[in-house]
Amino acid sequence: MPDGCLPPRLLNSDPEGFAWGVWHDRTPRLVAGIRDAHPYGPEQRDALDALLEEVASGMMSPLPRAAHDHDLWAGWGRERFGRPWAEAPFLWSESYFYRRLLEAVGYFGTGPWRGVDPFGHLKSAELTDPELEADLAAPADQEKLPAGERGEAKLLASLWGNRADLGFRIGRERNDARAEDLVSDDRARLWPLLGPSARVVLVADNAGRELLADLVLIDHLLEHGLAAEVHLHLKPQPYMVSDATPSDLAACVQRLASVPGTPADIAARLTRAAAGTRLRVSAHPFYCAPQPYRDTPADLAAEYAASTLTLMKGDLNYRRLTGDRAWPATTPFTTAIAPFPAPVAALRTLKSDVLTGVPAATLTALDATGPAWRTAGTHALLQLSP
Ligand SMILES: O=P(O)(O)OC[C@@]1(O)O[C@H](CO)[C@@H](O)[C@@H]1O
Repeated sequence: MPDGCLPPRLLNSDPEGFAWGVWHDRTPRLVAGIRDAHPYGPEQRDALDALLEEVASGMMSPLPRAAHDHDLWAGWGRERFGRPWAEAPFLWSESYFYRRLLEAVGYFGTGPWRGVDPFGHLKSAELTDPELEADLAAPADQEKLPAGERGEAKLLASLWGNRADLGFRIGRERNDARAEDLVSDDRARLWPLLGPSARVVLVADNAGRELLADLVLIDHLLEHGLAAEVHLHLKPQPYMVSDATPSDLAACVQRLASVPGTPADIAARLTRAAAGTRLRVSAHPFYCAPQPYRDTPADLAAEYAASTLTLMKGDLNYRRLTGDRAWPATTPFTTAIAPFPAPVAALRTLKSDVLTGVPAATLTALDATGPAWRTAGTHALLQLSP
């Protein structure tokens, strides 16, 4: 679909929109939490305060001249800098906020906070949370299922693992009691794509719980003749609170390895696979860029094109696939996403406004329950294109 025919981008300025709560509620809480959790000096504290103030009521300013990626963002932000945050598209400005947050805490600087993940305390708390024991026990339970059901159980665990998102939990209670509903489900078309020579890309979303379930799924694909190789794509730097970086992958594999039995066996197999060519890990800079997949750089597009299937995890990847635009929710997923060079499946719990590919009858029934189902993470989808 040509650019001019696309529906409007979702903006920060809509008081009814999901973005409104992100900027007015979640972001101040997030920044306060980061401030409280670190012994930062006045420089980092002042910078965090200034960022929050700028976001709340000010004009968007560029990165400092000395930033390694100043020029890159200056190009991307040409139409945005000097204008209010409130007027910006949600997708673009949220990405830039996380880049600015790293700047404020000196993540790329030369001081003591260089390379220190500002969300690290949240991620490590999740890996040591006693509640994680149930997730660590799941792989052994899944192995007890009939052979034909194991893959399905692991795929669903990976999909629902997306609900366990630390950024999403800020300001909310976890609520596991709600019924789990798939509003759009292409699972039956997904499995036939896989086989002993398949090359699968899994574009990860969150560290901790979600990544743990993703790793169990990857191990299953490699061990059961469903993929010859899996390429695991991670974020190159801390992003959107809990998004998985290579350090988070290392921590997750170590956590698996610390539980004797099935989890430790999975960790050992994945470590062996990564030492060879069957599991390849990468972290392309585009994964922290503010653009939709419509603007995928050629090298990454070539990787997708060479794959049998790309599994895109999570809400943010869904927003980037669909351009974070106001699509009527019945728009077919394939129509809404940018032309993708090979089969792609979105595995997402619904945590923001954009939505496509939902049958009209499902929409009517769910809308009658109120608007929360669209953004509360209680519902999910698995959509495959083409
Ligand atoms: O991509 P994820 O982890 O599934 O979800 C990230 C998220 O919860 O955070 C952002 C709002 O701050 C939105 O992209 C989305 O709702």
